[in-house]
Amino acid sequence: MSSSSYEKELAAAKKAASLAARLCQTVQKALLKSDIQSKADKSPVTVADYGSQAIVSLVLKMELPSEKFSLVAEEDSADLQKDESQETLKRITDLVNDTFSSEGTYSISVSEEDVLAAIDSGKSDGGPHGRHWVLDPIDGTKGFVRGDQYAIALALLDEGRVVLGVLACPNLPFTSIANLDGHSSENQIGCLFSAQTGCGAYMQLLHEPSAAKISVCTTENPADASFFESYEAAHSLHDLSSAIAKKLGVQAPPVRIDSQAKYGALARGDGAIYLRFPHKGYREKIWDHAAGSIVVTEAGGIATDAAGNNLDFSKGRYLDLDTGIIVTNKKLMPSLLSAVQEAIREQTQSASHM
Ligand SMILES: Nc1ncnc2c1ncn2[C@@H]1O[C@H](COP(=O)(O)OS(=O)(=O)O)[C@@H](OP(=O)(O)O)[C@H]1O
Ligand SMILES: [Mg+2]
Ligand SMILES: [Mg+2]
Ligand SMILES: [Mg+2]
Repeated sequence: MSSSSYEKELAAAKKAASLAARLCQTVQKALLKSDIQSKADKSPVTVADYGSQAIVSLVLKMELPSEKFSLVAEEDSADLQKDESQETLKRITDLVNDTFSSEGTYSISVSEEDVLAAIDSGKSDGGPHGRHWVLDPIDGTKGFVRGDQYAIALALLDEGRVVLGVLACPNLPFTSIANLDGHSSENQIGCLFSAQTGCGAYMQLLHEPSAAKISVCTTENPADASFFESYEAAHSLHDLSSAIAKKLGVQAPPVRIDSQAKYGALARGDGAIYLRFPHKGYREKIWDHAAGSIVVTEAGGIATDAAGNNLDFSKGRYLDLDTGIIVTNKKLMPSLLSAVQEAIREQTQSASHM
């Protein structure tokens, strides 16, 4: 396979994610309480999650008209079809149309039915055969609602492998967030990360044209490494991460930021480790990791589960993995992996003695 075979798809993905980011930026600026709904599983969803998913789906179809279209995406329109959601659906449709007309590339106007259909074209199950787009229209919805980090995460699977990925992170400072605790006095905010298999990883200012190659931090010394983890304690066991960090000799406190912005920040070397250990029973979805993992691996890093297995995106909408996800550079991975396994063993032993 030629390494440049996804050029057209990557360009389409960057356009789609950037346009979706514009919609999200508009909504975050004027976030109204009524824009946030609870899904059946009690997780939040906003008009921007739906609008972003509709935009990405519409743009990919317009940009790649000759390709068979399959999309595995987080949201569906079931809640929007309810009577009480008429106002919300109208607001989403207006946001989608306003975004298209303000940006100017596409002179189209979509109906409420078009928006519902675009959202529901994300119902594919993915799998090991053919090509499937994988989309998280807003990853880190809780961060988005708080005014913090979030990402529009889009990837392409080909025969079960992630072959390209794009992460739009509208609130991520363009310069390193290391030692800044997530805050920056720098006025350039908003990053677009992109990667194609075999071609490296790149970053550019969101909505600007020129991209530069990025790479992970190559430190071998855990004392110099800092680590990322979920902002939300409900999403990852912070105690386990801190036990692992202590074993490794990591000195710096954890950097907690929302969403796959963690993968982007790691890919450009802001920190060296990302640890993620969901509570028992939680099943990871492919759209929470597909784009982030290729951005990191093309930047020279590795992402595995807690047993050291590569992440397998070919199993459908879920990742089927052992215990958690760990990400770092190639030199640190062996010692990280043993610290992780030792800490997990100790945790299991102490639980069985309780
Ligand atoms: N219980 C539990 N455990 C683990 N992960 C969960 C859990 N619940 C939700 N999620 C998923 O986490 C996604 C948000 O990613 P992060 O955990 O990186 O964000 S955060 O730092 O906690 O805000 C989030 O993605 P979005 O729904 O797209 O925001 C969820 O898919
Ligand atoms: Mg969600
Ligand atoms: Mg997500
Ligand atoms: Mg989401």
